[in-house]
Amino acid sequence: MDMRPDPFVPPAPLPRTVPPSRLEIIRIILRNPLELWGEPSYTLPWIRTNFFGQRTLIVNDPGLIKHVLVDNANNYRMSDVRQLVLRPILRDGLLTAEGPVWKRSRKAVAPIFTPRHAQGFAGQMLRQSEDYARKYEGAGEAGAIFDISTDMTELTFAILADTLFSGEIVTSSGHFADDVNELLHRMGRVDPMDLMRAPSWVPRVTRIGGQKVLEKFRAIVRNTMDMRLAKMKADRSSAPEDFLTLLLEQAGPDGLTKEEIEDNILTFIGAGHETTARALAWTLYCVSNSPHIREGMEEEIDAVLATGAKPVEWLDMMPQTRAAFEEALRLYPPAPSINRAAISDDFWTSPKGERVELEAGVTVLVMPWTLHRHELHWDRPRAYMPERFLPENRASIGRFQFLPFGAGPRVCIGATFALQEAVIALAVLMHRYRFDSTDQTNPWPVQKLTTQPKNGLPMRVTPRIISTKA
Ligand code: HEM
Repeated sequence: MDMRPDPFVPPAPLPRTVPPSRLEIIRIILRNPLELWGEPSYTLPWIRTNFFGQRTLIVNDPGLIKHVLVDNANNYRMSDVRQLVLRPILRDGLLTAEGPVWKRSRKAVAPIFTPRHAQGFAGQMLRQSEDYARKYEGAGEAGAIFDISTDMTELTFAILADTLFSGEIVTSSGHFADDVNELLHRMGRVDPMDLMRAPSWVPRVTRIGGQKVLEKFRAIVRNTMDMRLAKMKADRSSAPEDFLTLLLEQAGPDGLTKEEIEDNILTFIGAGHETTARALAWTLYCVSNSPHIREGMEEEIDAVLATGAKPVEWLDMMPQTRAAFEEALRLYPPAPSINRAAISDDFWTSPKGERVELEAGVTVLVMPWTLHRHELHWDRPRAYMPERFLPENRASIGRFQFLPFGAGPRVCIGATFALQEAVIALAVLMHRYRFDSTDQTNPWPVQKLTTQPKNGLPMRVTPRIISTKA
């Protein structure tokens, strides 16, 4: 008999049983697109639909996903809605660049994200996590309530700012984190005009004022780049070995232009901290409701830390901690949809011989949100069960049914960085503290730029008494 306690089933919208009207669809998209999807999206391999006059294919079949994202990736470009929102901010950064510019940039940026460099950042990840954890010391023995959602964003931002600029930022306000927040929340929204596919010169009321914030922000980045370039010119060895130095070294005809370096810095800021922060916060929340999992992680973390292993080794040495994070990535993928549009007519044939047409212009929605909760792929899809991701079970998860970082040529370039960062942050935090849900902890997943908890994540943080068995 299985004696394990029932797994925790964290909050999420139930699949819709009745399709919403057009007006309701607009309302839902503005409020929370995660609430849009009906039962077929969680049970069928693909669905053909029409979305505001736009032919759309919702794809949850791993073979068809592989076809679109990998095997015939050249025939698919980024979908319009995402580009309308993000391109004005990130321009030719890696996330929003297309065609030959993307190809050249990806080649230039790839060396910065090799495992060697990501591992080189482990020290900063540890230092920033330890510094941040001090915040909870002040709460005393009885602990106190903190909004873990905001805290994780602050922590991952501190890590990013350290690995990106080593703290050498030129900002007149002295509050770079506030500048970033303002930019992301003012600019990074889908406006009804985007859904109607209005041309880009039609003003978006939800983003008015954003342009000014963006200009201010870009000026900070430019000044920071100039300061570093001057330092590198005076004495290369005096410049820190961070993303900024590594990016500036990619300047040149086969590499990046100065504008593209600026665009990529904005891209790393936009793509590189809130995503990880969300998943960290959801992990702490799910774990706090799964006592046996938390105990297993605490034992694992304490044991590894007791060996004195370097932080760069922790990811491999902490399979339970990694699994807890990956299971949170499954249930609350920070990037809940990866959308493409077909450039020319294409088709795919399933192993059973069904032919799926992918005609030029069709929007293809690959949605980690529905894919990761799909009845065809997962046992108890809505339950938080990190054991799925333990090394001994991992082989049963297909490559194209779990896509928190996407797949194919445009797979997330920061995936290794994010996983290492997450395990180091969780280890530091959970070694010292316990994070508990309270009566006030009622998160509801909402899709904004990332999958974030509406109502925040107020949790009680108390110091742990660590038993020293050794
Ligand atoms: C848990 C954390 C993260 C998640 C869930 C995530 C998710 C994703 C996804 C799904 C994509 C593919 C989008 C598509 O194909 O349309 C992507 C691309 C990208 N990510 Fe991440 N990401 C994370 C962390 C990071 C970090 C830490 C960085 C940088 C420091 C980063 C930088 C990028 C960039 C530059 C791209 C564009 C790659 C390209 O198109 O060539 N991400 N990310």
